[in-house]
Amino acid sequence: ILHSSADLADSYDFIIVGAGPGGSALSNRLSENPSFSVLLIEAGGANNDSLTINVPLLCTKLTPNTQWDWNYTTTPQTHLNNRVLPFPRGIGLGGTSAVNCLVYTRGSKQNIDKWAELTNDSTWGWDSMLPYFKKSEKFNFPVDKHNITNQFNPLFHGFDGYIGVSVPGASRSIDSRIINTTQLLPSQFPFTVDMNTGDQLGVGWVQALIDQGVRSSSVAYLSPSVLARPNLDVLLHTQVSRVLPSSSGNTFTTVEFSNHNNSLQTLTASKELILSAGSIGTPSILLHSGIGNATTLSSLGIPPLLNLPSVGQNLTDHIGVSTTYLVNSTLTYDTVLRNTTLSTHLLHQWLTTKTGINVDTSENHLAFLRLPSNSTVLRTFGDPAAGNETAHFEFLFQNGLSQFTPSGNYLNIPAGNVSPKSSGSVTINSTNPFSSPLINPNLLSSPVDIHILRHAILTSREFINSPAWSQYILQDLTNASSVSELDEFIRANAVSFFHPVSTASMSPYGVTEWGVVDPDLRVKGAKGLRIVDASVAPSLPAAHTSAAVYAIAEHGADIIKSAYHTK
Ligand SMILES: Cc1cc2nc3c(=O)[nH]c(=O)nc-3n(C[C@H](O)[C@H](O)[C@H](O)COP(=O)(O)OP(=O)(O)OC[C@H]3O[C@@H](n4cnc5c(N)ncnc54)[C@H](O)[C@@H]3O)c2cc1C
Repeated sequence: ILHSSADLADSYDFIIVGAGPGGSALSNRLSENPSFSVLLIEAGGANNDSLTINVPLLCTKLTPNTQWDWNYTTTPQTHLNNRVLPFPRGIGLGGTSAVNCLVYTRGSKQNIDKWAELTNDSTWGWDSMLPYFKKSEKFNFPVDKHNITNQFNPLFHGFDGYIGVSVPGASRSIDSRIINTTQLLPSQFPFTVDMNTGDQLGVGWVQALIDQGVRSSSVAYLSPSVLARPNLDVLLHTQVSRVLPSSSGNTFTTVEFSNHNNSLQTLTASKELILSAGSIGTPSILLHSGIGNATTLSSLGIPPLLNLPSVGQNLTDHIGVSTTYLVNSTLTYDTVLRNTTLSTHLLHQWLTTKTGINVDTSENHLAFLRLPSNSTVLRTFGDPAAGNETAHFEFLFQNGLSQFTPSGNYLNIPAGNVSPKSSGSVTINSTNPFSSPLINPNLLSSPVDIHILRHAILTSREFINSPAWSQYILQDLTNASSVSELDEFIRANAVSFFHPVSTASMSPYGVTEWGVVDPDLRVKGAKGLRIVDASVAPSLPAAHTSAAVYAIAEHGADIIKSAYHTK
């Protein structure tokens, strides 16, 4: 790990920008080949030994507006009462995987097959990607050592990859009510053993990015033994401003950066430059470099070098809103947050034995569900999901709120629209590469999306109206029942679910009308420049996105290795 650019080697074969899931996994896999030299550049620091990062249950304290966050906000969201929303992105080793909420979901088979369809390349489809999902994964058994026979399907998991994935290691008092609901209402809320088999629908145990009770971020790919490789350097505190063309024109292997906010320097990769700065960082770097919509760039005063109008466009993100219920129990996280002695004890338990409630993320169960097939919403608007086995919405079942409240105990059910039709953009309005981009996910801009969220809220009420919850729910705190009240509740409270993708999307070879990279992840019209991160996903899976980014990076590493006839 290098802190100063003065310690850099004279040259590297590959320079990778950004140490999130895309960049960390790729740096590891490329440096497996001792004949390749690799430099990974990261804007932030090492994030070492931070309790808030490492303790899974503290994930909600990591953003927004912290030292671990780029602290972006959206532009005013027209369809959300013009609210400006936080739009967290992680900075430092691990990128956003160091600050996310750890849920491990791959989406449906149909979601990933859609990538093959959109790229016209079967290697991006489910059958070919499943081995990459598994290759990245190190499934581990929960710390409380309970029997998990009916909680995951081992056939669909990897056990010797890097990223820790596990099922909950501590029980919660609502667990049995959730499972009971699936037994009482099996046709509406079927239990599913494993949501990561390609068949995602149902209610089941959460799988989370946790290794023996500790957060597993993409830093798992940069373990001490990997960092000890002589052919891998990681330069921290270094923000990339632009990629620069060679004098001959369309070869972009030179990176321009500032180390510790010092004056700009450049370094040229002898083979390739790879952007892994994420769905916001990557298009920002490209736009500032003159790669994007030539007309818009010219009007800003940035000389256009490569006309790729899709750069920064198609930003697709999930939107969600929570419904909260006052409950007749003290066995929720609210009680812990109100009791300093108890919280200190539980943190001490985590520190000393890696057991107790802190070993898990915010929920033990989640659900992926669809609108009924005869729904008028689907008839009116068409089906925005990737297919008939792909969820429209998801629920996370949280046993309490994650922030302190002076009284009461709660059940909180964030509901997300996971197959949104809306999309927006990331653009720039300054020639200063260090200025914040304009992030406009344009949430709810497509009318079908609010119908899905409204249906999700009503469905969550049906869930807790099951006899499994009798005597438990005291009050629904969402004071909205008519369509207009529900819509107003959504517009006033919904937020991004933090899963932006597709801002530098893949499109088929030879297609110039849309897309930024080809199915080999090479920037169209450029030489020596690839992108490996969430921005290249051609569409948004009905899933929390990091699992897909690890799989993209694993596949990308094989593509790059084979381009140099090596493994
Ligand atoms: C609050 C929150 C909760 C989430 N919850 C989940 C979840 O539960 N499960 C899940 O799977 N996903 C979740 N996600 C999403 C997930 O973390 C991302 O999809 C994933 O991390 C994207 O990986 P990436 O490599 O594309 O980008 P990132 O992880 O964002 O990594 C990009 C890296 O590039 C660096 N970088 C950017 N610009 C520059 C530059 N100019 N110079 C140098 N370095 C730069 C950044 O600092 C960062 O380290 C969540 C996200 C957020 C914000």
